[in-house]
Amino acid sequence: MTAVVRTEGLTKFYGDRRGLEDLDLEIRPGEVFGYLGPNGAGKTTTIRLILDVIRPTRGRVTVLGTDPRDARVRGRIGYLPGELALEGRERARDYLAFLGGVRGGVSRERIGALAERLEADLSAPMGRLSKGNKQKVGLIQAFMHEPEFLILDEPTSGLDPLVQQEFLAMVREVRASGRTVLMSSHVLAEVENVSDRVGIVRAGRLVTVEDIAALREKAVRLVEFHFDAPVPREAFEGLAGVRDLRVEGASVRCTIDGRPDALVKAAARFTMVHMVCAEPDLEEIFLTYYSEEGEHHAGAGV
Ligand SMILES: Nc1ncnc2c1ncn2[C@@H]1O[C@H](COP(=O)(O)OP(=O)(O)OP(=O)(O)O)[C@@H](O)[C@H]1O
Repeated sequence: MTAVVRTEGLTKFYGDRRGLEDLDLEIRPGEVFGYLGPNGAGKTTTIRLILDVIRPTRGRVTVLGTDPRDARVRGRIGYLPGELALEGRERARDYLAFLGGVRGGVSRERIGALAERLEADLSAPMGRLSKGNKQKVGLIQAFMHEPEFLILDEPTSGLDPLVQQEFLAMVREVRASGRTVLMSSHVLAEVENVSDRVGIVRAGRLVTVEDIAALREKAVRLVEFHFDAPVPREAFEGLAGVRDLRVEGASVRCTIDGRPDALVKAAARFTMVHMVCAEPDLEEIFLTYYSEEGEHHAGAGV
């Protein structure tokens, strides 16, 4: 199966400033790939290289099996830029109808249906639209021609939570139809519910690529048990994956790193009246990767 994106040693320097270095990445057909990193990590640089907006300093990239310099490949991609320049007096509705025409004819009904889902205002002059409405217009133009591959740079910025949910539903529909999505963000929570795999980039380098399930298994969870009578601390000490153990009378609190199996079996020996298990905090994993990478490259000026 041909990769939707394949990069080998992909590198971009802006003068002597590193944008991206030695990126080896494969995005597979039909997946939603979350691309995560803090501001300045190299996400937009990667996307611009994929779209041939900028050219690599060295390395290679192919998109949908083709060199991105081949202009025909662009028509198969839907793209939401991170910074949208929608200005002037033209109404968003007319702008989208024009783009729809250029892209082989997108009906006004389809544009209207997407606008309704996202609660977008298409009647005002574009220069007067709020940030959120501009973002919605950007999303409509990326989705409307049903491209094979969607590249969305920080797609949820400026959207309120309900509209974000609708947007995520649209992304799931794209995946269900066998198409592919690359979605960048600096907030893990934004992509964790919809991504199949996540790549984490920092300071121009890819730190890791993980299945979302593996990432969750690495997640640190806070667990609390309350029993009907005091329990001995020894029963919970030294268990695999258990950290920050606190035993106070009939209550046990700890964090669990990885599988909770040993802890659950230890707890099952007592009579439990209540338990709490917090959702995995993926923000923490994100930070773990950053600090590991920081240590790894300590002294290397990264
Ligand atoms: N046109 C440019 N000229 C010089 N340096 C640039 C240019 N574009 C990006 N950079 C630098 O390259 C690095 C990567 O930037 P990039 O925009 O790719 O990051 P990002 O992960 O998309 O960040 P953000 O989340 O802030 O958009 C940063 O250090 C940035 O300052």
